[in-house]
Amino acid sequence: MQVHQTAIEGLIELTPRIFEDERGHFFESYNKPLFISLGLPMEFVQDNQSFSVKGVLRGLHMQNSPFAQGKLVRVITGQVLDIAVDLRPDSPTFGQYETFLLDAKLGNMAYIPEGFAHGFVALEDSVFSYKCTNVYNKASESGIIWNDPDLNINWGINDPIVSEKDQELKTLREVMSQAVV
Ligand SMILES: Cc1cn([C@H]2C[C@H](O)[C@@H](COP(=O)(O)OP(=O)(O)O[C@H]3O[C@@H](C)C(=O)[C@@H](O)[C@H]3O)O2)c(=O)[nH]c1=O
Repeated sequence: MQVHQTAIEGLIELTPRIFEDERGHFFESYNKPLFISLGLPMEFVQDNQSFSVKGVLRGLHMQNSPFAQGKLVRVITGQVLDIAVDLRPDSPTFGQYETFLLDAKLGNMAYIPEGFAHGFVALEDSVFSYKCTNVYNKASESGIIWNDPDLNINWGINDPIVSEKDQELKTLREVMSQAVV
């Protein structure tokens, strides 16, 4: 497994070794001892899978404490542009984001720690799969609008398909001003 630490502390890309033979291929998609050796959380309690047609954008999502989630994300078929925004209040990279081109053919994954808003856009019809360190809790759901003018994320696509719920998300500025009041 190749491990790439991004410019944002704790945000990591993992690329597995793929073994190919006449039957097809094999790779390890999760290895607990490796996570322990990297100092990453290794206890995942929920696995999720979604399918998105090309052009769908999901995000930017997070859950608030005490239901904050770390996520190990990857694509099973297709390709997505995955985005993680650092919203950890004490982080020197607060408000910065990282982009991952997740591709089923590479099997590459991103580990997104607690305290990040996360989203992706499907560049092809894609099955997205992820492990979470905490369970789903509707009341703890939070998020930031995908086209937040301050974050100014380059999604690489015009007019994505966005759910009504996600279209109603607030900007980071609005969320932060509400938190202060
Ligand atoms: C996320 C989630 C949703 N649901 C339900 C709620 C809803 O009726 C339906 C669809 O939910 P959503 O529209 O929120 O699904 P989706 O937009 O795919 O939400 C996901 O987006 C990506 C970007 C993330 O980072 C994830 O953590 C998660 O928030 O599934 C669960 O039952 N359990 C879950 O863990």
